[in-house]
Amino acid sequence: MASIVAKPESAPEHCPGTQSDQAGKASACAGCPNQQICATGPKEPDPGIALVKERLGEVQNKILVLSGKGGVGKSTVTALLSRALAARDPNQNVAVLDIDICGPSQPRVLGVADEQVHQSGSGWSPVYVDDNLSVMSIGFLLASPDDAIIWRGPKKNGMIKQFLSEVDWGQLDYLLMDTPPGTSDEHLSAVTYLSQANLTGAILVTTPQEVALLDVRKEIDFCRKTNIKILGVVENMSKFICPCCAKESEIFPANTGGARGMCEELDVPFLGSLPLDPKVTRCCDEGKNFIEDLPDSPVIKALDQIITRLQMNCRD
Ligand SMILES: Nc1ncnc2c1ncn2[C@@H]1O[C@H](COP(=O)(O)OP(=O)(O)OP(=O)(O)O)[C@@H](O)[C@H]1O
Repeated sequence: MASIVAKPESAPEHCPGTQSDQAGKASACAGCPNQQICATGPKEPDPGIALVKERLGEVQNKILVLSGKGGVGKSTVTALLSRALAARDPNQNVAVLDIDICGPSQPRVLGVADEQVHQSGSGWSPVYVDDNLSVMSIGFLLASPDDAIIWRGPKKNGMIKQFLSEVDWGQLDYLLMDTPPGTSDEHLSAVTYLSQANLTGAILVTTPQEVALLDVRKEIDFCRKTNIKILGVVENMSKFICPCCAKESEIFPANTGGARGMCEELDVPFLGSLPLDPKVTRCCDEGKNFIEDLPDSPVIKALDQIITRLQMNCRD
């Protein structure tokens, strides 16, 4: 795993990280008050990395859900996958960790927005959506859902370290981590703290139009640079299926072959496409269980194939 580390609060914009070989030596370090300390100080690994490894020891599959663009449905896909994985096998334990610090949406989508997390001797207890589905999110720690979180990188880094090292998940088959769009502080923190925890890989979510595909290419590059296995790409909202007449329309025409074409070109697994179903949007807004409420939705049917491929790629 590439060495990517957190930045101190006073770091310049392009700080290479306090434990990088370039610490204190890169051109971005010129004028930084920590330059001398970084250039000469010992490079001890963050003790949080070992804590995360220990805490996640009983989590079999640790999966990051990434997207290049915002609004492509990454949180929805994370929630759909977690519900579907949990529904597939009641003996399988699934959890969602929402590390979208500034825009947490899992508490609402999973229908537990009014719950609170509790602290016990063994750490934070996640909120249970079902017997075998739990979730942890900064959304549970806010006094009001309207509160804005305006944090710089180091504070987000600290929160992610806490989430990864202090939540008492128990034994889990799948931990899906919902991230913000792009490759920002949250991603770097997560990759750093998971560097010894045997991260299974990443699922990339995109929509078919070219602007979204351009950004997902950057996510692929991010995964390759940080040695994260790409479990596959999900193309979301690929088609609109009319709830009245079931006619299919392409609302985001895939001029260059869509996500499937991109996956073939870049030799990345394609997990499948999910159509846009307005009933799913409503279910998510209301925090309902779409698997139970919408068994005939084309989204739920497409999800089944995606999960089968995902489980196969997790095992490979
Ligand atoms: N397949 C789908 N069918 C219907 N609605 C969908 C589908 N996928 C996503 N949506 C809707 O699209 C909107 C955006 O989805 P979502 O919040 O999951 O995007 P996101 O990529 O996580 O956004 P952000 O970048 O802000 O975190 C939501 O209203 C969601 O309900």
